[in-house]
Amino acid sequence: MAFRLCFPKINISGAGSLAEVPGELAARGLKRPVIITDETLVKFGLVAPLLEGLKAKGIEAFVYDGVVPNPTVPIVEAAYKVFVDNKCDAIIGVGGGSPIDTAKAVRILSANPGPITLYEGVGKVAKSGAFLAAVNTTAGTAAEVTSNAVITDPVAQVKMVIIDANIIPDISVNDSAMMTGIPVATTAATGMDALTHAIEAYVAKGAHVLTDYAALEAIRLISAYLPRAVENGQDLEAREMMAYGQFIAGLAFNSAGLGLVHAMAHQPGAVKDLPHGVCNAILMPLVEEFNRPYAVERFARIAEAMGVDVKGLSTEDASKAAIKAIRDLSATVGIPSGFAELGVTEGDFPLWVQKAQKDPCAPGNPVAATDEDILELYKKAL
Ligand SMILES: NC(=O)c1ccc[n+]([C@@H]2O[C@H](COP(=O)([O-])OP(=O)(O)OC[C@H]3O[C@@H](n4cnc5c(N)ncnc54)[C@H](O)[C@@H]3O)[C@@H](O)[C@H]2O)c1
Ligand SMILES: CCCCCCO
Ligand SMILES: [Fe+2]
Ligand SMILES: [Zn+2]
Repeated sequence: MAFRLCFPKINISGAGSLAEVPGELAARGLKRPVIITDETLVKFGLVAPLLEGLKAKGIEAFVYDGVVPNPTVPIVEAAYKVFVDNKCDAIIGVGGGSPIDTAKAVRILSANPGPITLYEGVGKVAKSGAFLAAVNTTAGTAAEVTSNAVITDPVAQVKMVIIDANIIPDISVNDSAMMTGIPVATTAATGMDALTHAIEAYVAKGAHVLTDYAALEAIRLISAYLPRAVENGQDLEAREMMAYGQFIAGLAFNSAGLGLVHAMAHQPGAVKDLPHGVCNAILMPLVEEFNRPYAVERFARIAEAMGVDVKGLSTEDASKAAIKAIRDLSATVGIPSGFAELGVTEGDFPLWVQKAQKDPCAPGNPVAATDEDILELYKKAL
């Protein structure tokens, strides 16, 4: 069966990469970009250098900084209004997955009729739309390289997943110097999201030799450097390696797909507005223990990539050591151990089970889960 490996044409990374963006727009004759970001990024002074660089090239930029975590349909509409009202000709997303997904959604609307809810699901975006540069500042969702955008529909109370190669950014930027100020809890949550992407991609039904190497290397980098980045946010090497780890995890999952961790994690993200990476991290050890018997050899390799000494261990024991390594890493970086302390109750679960079964990430799981399986997993995650 044919395998599609999709990612941006140009990917710029390394400390100071942000300075490359104005030249990329000038080279294309683009004059009026909208910058889609959030107030924290502006407050941290992370957008100002971009504005100065664009101005020096005679480019007038317009800023929408109203994005919040788990962005919603109304936020997409407000950002799109800035694009239209100012006759913009390009889009620059600056931030984590939330501003970048909002920027992708605005790009969809720049060339396809609204509302954005029309594009939930796979392959519904006919035209790619305005030029999009994605400047990523967390490590991370890898939204800067993927075909996906996750937008919450507050009416249906679901995180819509839009999947289409037409929304892959034209340029991705990973400037680790922009990441030193990420708060500890966000560093931990986004790092565990990246680990989830790598592990889910490595055991997914869609796993492929063209993505396995990326998934394993991402697991190795994130396992080695996330504790350092959480310990000391100013550790530039750790920030840089985390940026690379999350990036290559994105290359893997964008083509290999994800699984039940994401399908289940999207529900508390949508309904309780919980951080995406926290939801993934709480569910990951439980779901991967559910998956482990169906991918024993792969979990043994995951254990090795996470730094477990598997010498002398049977493949079965090494695979079990992977689950323990995931749990230990989550605890080390301070992720809450369960949903109960985050305001989730058993009453939430029946609806979440139904929505998780319909989530586009679910079919990628190495083994199909029944409604009862999912309910049990949610209960264990309390
Ligand atoms: N498109 C995809 O492929 C994909 C994949 C996974 C998750 N997502 C989505 O991405 C969203 C989560 O994105 P995220 O985890 O990157 O977090 P985020 O973009 O929601 O940001 C979280 C918080 O960190 C702050 N922040 C971000 N960068 C910072 C920096 N450099 N310094 C200081 N503060 C900073 C933000 O202001 C915000 O308050 C969710 O909606 C999730 O569903 C998308
Ligand atoms: C199958 C890709 C879906 C990506 C959503 C990540 O939260
Ligand atoms: Fe996700
Ligand atoms: Zn994710």
